[in-house]
Formats: sequence, C-alpha cells, structure tokens
Amino acid sequence: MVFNWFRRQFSSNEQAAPATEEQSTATPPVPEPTPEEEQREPLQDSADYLSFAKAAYKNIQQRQAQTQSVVEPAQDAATTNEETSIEVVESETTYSEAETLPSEPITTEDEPQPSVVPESLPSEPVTTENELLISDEITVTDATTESLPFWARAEAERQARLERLKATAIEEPESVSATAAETPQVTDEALSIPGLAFDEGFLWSAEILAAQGRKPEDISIEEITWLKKLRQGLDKTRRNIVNQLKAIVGQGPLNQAAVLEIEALLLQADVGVEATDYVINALQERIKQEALPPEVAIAYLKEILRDMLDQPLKVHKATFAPEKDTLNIWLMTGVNGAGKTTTIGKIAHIAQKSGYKCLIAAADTFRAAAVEQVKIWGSRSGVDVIANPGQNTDPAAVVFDAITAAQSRNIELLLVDTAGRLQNKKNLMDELSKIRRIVDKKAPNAKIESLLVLDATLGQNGLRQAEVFAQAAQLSGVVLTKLDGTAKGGVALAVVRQLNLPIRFIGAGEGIEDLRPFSSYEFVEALLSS
Ligand SMILES: Nc1nc2c(ncn2[C@@H]2O[C@H](COP(=O)(O)OP(=O)(O)OP(=O)(O)O)[C@@H](O)[C@H]2O)c(=O)[nH]1
Repeated sequence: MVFNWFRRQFSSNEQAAPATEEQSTATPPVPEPTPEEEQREPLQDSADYLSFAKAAYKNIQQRQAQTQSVVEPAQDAATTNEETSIEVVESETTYSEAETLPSEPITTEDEPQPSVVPESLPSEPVTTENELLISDEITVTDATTESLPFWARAEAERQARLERLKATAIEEPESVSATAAETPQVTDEALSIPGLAFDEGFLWSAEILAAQGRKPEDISIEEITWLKKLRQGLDKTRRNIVNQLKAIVGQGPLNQAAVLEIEALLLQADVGVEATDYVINALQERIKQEALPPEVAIAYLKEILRDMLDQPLKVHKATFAPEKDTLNIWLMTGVNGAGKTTTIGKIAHIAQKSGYKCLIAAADTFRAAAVEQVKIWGSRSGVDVIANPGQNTDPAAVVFDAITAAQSRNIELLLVDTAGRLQNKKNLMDELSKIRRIVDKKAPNAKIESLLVLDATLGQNGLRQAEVFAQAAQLSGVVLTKLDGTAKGGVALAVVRQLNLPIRFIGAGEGIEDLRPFSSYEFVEALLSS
C-alpha cells in the first residue's frame, strides 16, 4: 500500500495495488473539502464524532484484513531501523567553476526497487461485519461535569465515552464467526488493532480529521498514528502553557487583566515578542467588541494562531510536494545538530513510501562522520547516497555528481545535505551560493527548494541563526525539529512571524516516522487540545 504523505490522500484504487505513477500523479492535492463535503453538515456533537471515529476505525480494520489476505506480513525495515542494502556512489569529480563540467553520466547499478512496505498487519482475522457495538448516544454529562469549565467538561465526557467503549464489548454476530460459541468474552484487546488502539488519542485524531472535512473511509492508519504522535510530541508545551492559558480563559469573560496574563504565557513559550504582540492585539481588538466566554475565547485564539502560521502562504505556495515525473532538488541547510541528517532520512522515507524515486547527496563534507551518518539514514530509508570519500572535499563536486546520477536514473527527489557551520556568515554564504549556482547550471529545469532545518529546543537562539541562513540560502521553507524535546512549541509562531517563512515539515521524535508535512490546523489543535 502506498500512502502519499505529500498529498494526504488515500485513494481506494491504491489499496488494490501499489500506487502506479499515474495513480500517484493523479492523486489530488491535500484534501480540500469537495463540493459535497462542503455541503455536508459539519459534525455537530460528540455523538457525531464518536460515530465518525467508529466508522473510521472499522474501515481501517477492514483495510488491514484485506491487506492481510493479499500480502504476507512484512517487517517495515524502515520502522525497525534495519538497514537495507543501498548503493553508495563515490563521486571522484573535482569541480571548479573555471573548468567545463564533465558531461557523461556516472555509470549506475540497477536502481534498487523502492521498498513498498505494507503496514504492520493485525493478527486476528477481521471481518466486515465486525461492528464496534458502542452506544451512539452520549450520556448527558451529569451535574458534576456540568459545573466544570467547558474544556474540562470535554475531558470528562471523553473519559465517560472511553469507559462506555470499554464497557460495551464487541459482539461478533453469529453469522460472522462459526466459532462464535467458543469465542471468549471479548476483552479490551478486541477494541484495538495491533498498534492502533481505539483510545482517547484515536478519538481526538479522528475528530481533527473529521473537522477538516475528511470522510471516515478516507482515514488512514498513518494519519491517525501521526496525529497521536504530534499531540504526544506537544505534550510538554501543552502542559507548560495550555493548562495555565485555559485557567486564565476559564475564569469567565476575557478581560484586560487576563490578556496581560496570556501575554506573559506566550512569551514564556518562546512565541517571541513580535508574534505575541500580534496575538495580544488581536485579542484586545476582539474583547473591545464583546466579552468572550471561555470556549469562544479559546476558539478565537486558535483562529489567530492558525492565521499567523498560514501568513507566509500568501507569498509562498501553499502545498509543498515534489512534482511527479520531474527532478526536484531540495537543499537542506541548518546548523550542525539541528537535525538535518535525520530530517533528510525521514523525508527520504516518506518520499519513498509516497511513490517518489529518491536520491541523497552527502554534500556536508566538513565532517567525515556527517557523511557516514547520511549513509546510515540512506540505508534506513532504502535511498541511495552520493558521497565523496575524501576528507573535506568540495561539496560542489558532490552536488554535481549527485545531479548527474539523478538525471541518469530519472530521480524525482534529490535531497542535498549541505554545510551547516556558522563559522562565519561570509564562508557559509559563499558555499551555499556556489552550490546553488551548480544546481541552476546543471539542472536548469529542476524544481528547487531550499529548506532550513531548525531545532525547536533552541527557541529564540535558533531564530537568530535562522536569520543568517535566511539571507544566504534563498529559503523557501522551514523544517522544525525536536518539538517533542521542548516545552516551547510556541517557537513555531516566532519562526513564521520573524522569518515570514512557512513551516513545511515538523519533527517530533528520533524515529524515521517522526516527521510529517506541517498542517497549521492540526498543529494548533494539538497545541491547545484539552
Ligand atoms: N527528540 C528528537 N531528537 C531529534 C529529532 N531530530 C533529530 N534529533 C536528534 O538530534 C541529534 C542531531 O541530529 P542530526 O540529524 O545528526 O543533526 P545534524 O544537523 O545533521 O547535525 P550534524 O550531523 O552534526 O550536521 C540526533 O541525536 C538526532 O537523533 C527530533 O525530532 N526529536
């Protein structure tokens, strides 16, 4: 099964067979609600959301069952970090701008087949009739929960819902299982697909996807897994600011004193002065018009944060995906330790799984260890690496060889790991602009992107570094890494506000699956969710 992360669309025909070029080319961009979806009544209350989650869960179970019957279970090497054998092409070119560039392509081995990795498969056969027998109606919250502020009430309702889920076992209708009589009493385990429990995280993730107009049958296990990881990754930030924020907002109509408390909280979360001023001014403008009850205040705050995160998309293109059947070259910049190499491995992994032919250029030749590290990530993601064996060799030569190899192999996405040292701005700028000149000369028709990899745990310090790169590298976006490692996830707002660059991907863990395309809606919901 190919899930195209860059398009966030899971089309049923891909389910039948690995996505072909045409299918994955045909997959529509990130799901804008279709006309019928726009007409569809938005889900109203938690009963709707529960039905949606139940339908989504059942669909995932059915897809797993179909996959199980078609494909032998296969370990996803990338997720078990087993290293698959890949080709490391040693590039011998020495390159100076004075010389004419060598023309003949490098001889290449057969392209290793991209690993189509079926998802991990459930153990027990699952049938289509399996119904999660959960009472659809949600019991009206009792008096105790009524007295809670709205966000705590939602939590209490969710807990009640979860208890209800646990209390109602799945009963296999007689027709479904010949051995129904011997079927042991269904326990909690039946409520979960291996690796995907029907739990609070699932319900929250399904709600987020439903609110974006998705249909239950479109929900994929990959998206649910990522949303759960994103929310978990933002736990530190949420605990740090959100509970205080909701306590402030929950006291009643938002007033001037509360707004000042919010200002202190945002600064504490590394949102930065510029972004904080923007949020506070927007809130103050709004409370001049009307006193905001808690749930309205939180909803309005979410809207302000989303608008701020989407601001750069007025200048930069909204969707960020490699163009199919053409050479895309993504230059990855950032200081050492920001997570560049890890990010290259993660992007290579989702590119492979999304049906793109990918190649990596190890052009950060300053440290031999950095080249070795890129090779390790290449083997984890099953993507070949073009590297130069020499110590401290010319990065431009590696880029040249990598483009030659990419062109001869019809590669669609070439990821270039560039130097990250900030020894001084001039050297950095010279090196990056030289690489850019080669790319423009050697691959004039390629789609070029230049991404800054930024360590979220550095907070405002990271931003000062980012400003140097922003001048040197003609950046078209940011990859924000280590969100799981900081209580200052607010730095995402500062990045966007101060650099006016869109966040394109976020990293929330050291594993190869811990990076996904950025969605402002999902980020803000994970940040402010109860
Ligand atoms: N917790 C967490 N750790 C991360 C994340 N991304 C990268 N790391 C870790 O950060 C450290 C640095 O990552 P690298 O990819 O080596 O950083 P780099 O920018 O390539 O640094 P150099 O290799 O020195 O150029 C490694 O230990 C990674 O495992 C993330 O999203 N979360």
